[in-house]
Amino acid sequence: MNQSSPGGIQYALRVNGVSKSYPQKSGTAASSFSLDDITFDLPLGYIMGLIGPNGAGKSTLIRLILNMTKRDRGSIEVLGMDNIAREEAVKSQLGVVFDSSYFINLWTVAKCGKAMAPLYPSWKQEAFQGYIERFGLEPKKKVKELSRGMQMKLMLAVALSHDARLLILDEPTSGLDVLARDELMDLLADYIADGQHAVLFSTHITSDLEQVADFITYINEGSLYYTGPRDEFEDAFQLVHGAPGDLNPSQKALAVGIYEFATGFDALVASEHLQAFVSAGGAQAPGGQVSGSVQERYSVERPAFDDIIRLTSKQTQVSPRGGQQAASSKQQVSGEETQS
Ligand SMILES: Nc1ncnc2c1ncn2[C@@H]1O[C@H](COP(=O)(O)OP(=O)(O)OP(=O)(O)O)[C@@H](O)[C@H]1O
Repeated sequence: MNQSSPGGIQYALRVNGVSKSYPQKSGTAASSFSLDDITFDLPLGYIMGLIGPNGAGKSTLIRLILNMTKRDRGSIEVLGMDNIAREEAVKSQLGVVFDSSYFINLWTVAKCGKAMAPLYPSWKQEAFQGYIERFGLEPKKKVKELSRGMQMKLMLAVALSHDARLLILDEPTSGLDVLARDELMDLLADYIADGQHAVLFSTHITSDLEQVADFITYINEGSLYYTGPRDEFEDAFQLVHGAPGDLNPSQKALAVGIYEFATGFDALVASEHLQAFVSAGGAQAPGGQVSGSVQERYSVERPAFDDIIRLTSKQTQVSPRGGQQAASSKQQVSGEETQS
């Protein structure tokens, strides 16, 4: 199997120009949805966070990778294999953790292992037993008696026991407390450490990704907003807080997104536009004078992922142009960058 690019990078996952449309269902208020021309690469040895607001298309993308939904256009390769043409081989290399259990409720933990074993040629029963012990899962407990977090751990135990090379997690941490989430993050870090495994991890708990993700893919309303190294995504924007009414049209045009409230505003500004944003504010001060320094007028900080999502959403986005420029950061994970 060829999972290398000409640059010698080994890819766990390559998504190229993938599109999928759901037509509007007749007789319902739901509008149509399109996932449009999504392209990104995930090399082996890395964790990629998949983020975006509700309804952005994250689960649709995951379903397309798992061939649970048929794509309209584009290609998807898992470890160099087309995910449709080589579906069987691809599935044996994939481990999947969903936000809710896919096991039969009346099965015991031990039965889940037994039922999964024949599906995977590389199943290791000792590994499964080791994981259920490590995760505190009682072999005789039924799936329906497990908490949400325990069900997630059971799915993870199965995924790790057949040596899946690519782990796909769709909202795995939604039912977990902070200790269990930290444990999962440690486990994922161990999992990719040998350079032969990779993780695609969709979550709304973006602080988890700030801990472990090497790459971020951000989807907004079905379109790719950013894919690339996490630190470049974090560095691409600045979050400016200011007083109520202290925003002029030039600044609004420069910001990617603005949220105004009774006691002030939050503006998401591309890092390269921060100086222009501040200067535009100064030029508009009463009497033509610059009314105070940056420190006095604004507070500027590095935005959290949640701030970026909040301020690039439909409701707060004021300047798609600014957004696109901010995402000069918008790039593919290219061979040379991931090698270093
Ligand atoms: N089978 C389907 N038929 C029609 N529309 C669908 C189908 N599955 C998903 N959609 C629509 O596609 C859009 C994207 O949904 P998706 O579940 O992929 O988003 P998401 O980013 O995972 O959202 P969330 O964070 O809320 O889980 C939504 O508008 C949803 O209603």
